[in-house]
Amino acid sequence: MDGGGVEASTTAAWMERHRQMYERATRHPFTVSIRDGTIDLSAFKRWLSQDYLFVREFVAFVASVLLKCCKQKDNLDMEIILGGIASLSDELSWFKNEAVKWDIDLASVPPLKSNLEYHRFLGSFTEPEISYAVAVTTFWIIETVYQDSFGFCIEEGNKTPPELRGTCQRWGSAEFKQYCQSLQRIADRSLANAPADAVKSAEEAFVRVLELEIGFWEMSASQS
Ligand SMILES: Cc1ncc(CN)c(N)n1
Repeated sequence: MDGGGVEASTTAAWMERHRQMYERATRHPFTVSIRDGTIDLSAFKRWLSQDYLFVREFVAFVASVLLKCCKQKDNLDMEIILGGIASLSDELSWFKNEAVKWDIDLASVPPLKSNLEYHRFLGSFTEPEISYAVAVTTFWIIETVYQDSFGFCIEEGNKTPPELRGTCQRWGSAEFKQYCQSLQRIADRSLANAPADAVKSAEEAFVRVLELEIGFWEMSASQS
């Protein structure tokens, strides 16, 4: 522990402190409608096309997290973050295959407003002033919102349509959950060694991600 006065699981404490917003991001009517089988397939297709564009920006974001990691004295987390980048390569191929299945021409999809807002947020992490602790915590919560949202769609009692199970499995699998838990441990360790102002910035980024994720689901559901 450093000057930040941070305990072992800062991230868990934030999930509790911002529970309402966390629930709004991870139990949004859009993903709940996947789980209960009432999803509007045109909204699903909108989400798929927009998320492909998001992931392309996300690659650059994760690369900026990796760069900050490599500049740490002990870059213990490098392999996990590098593994994350490698799996984003598979993810982009997965989106392209899904687009063919759903008859979507990805090349003609313009990013919608909430997506562009998220791109701007991700782009700000290339600034060298943003610390590794803030960046890796942001990375963790972005992945966790998807893990929790899609994990719920394949939990017991779901009525998720069979053609959407692959999507839910991609982020809802036990393997992806373990990866998110590794990121959470990294975030907590970094926060425990970070100064108080960085811890404060990381919490602000955590809340901002929840807002942006809610906006992304809303955009997918209604094209706003
Ligand atoms: C909007 C959003 N948030 C998170 C993820 C998970 N990488 C994603 N694919 N898209």
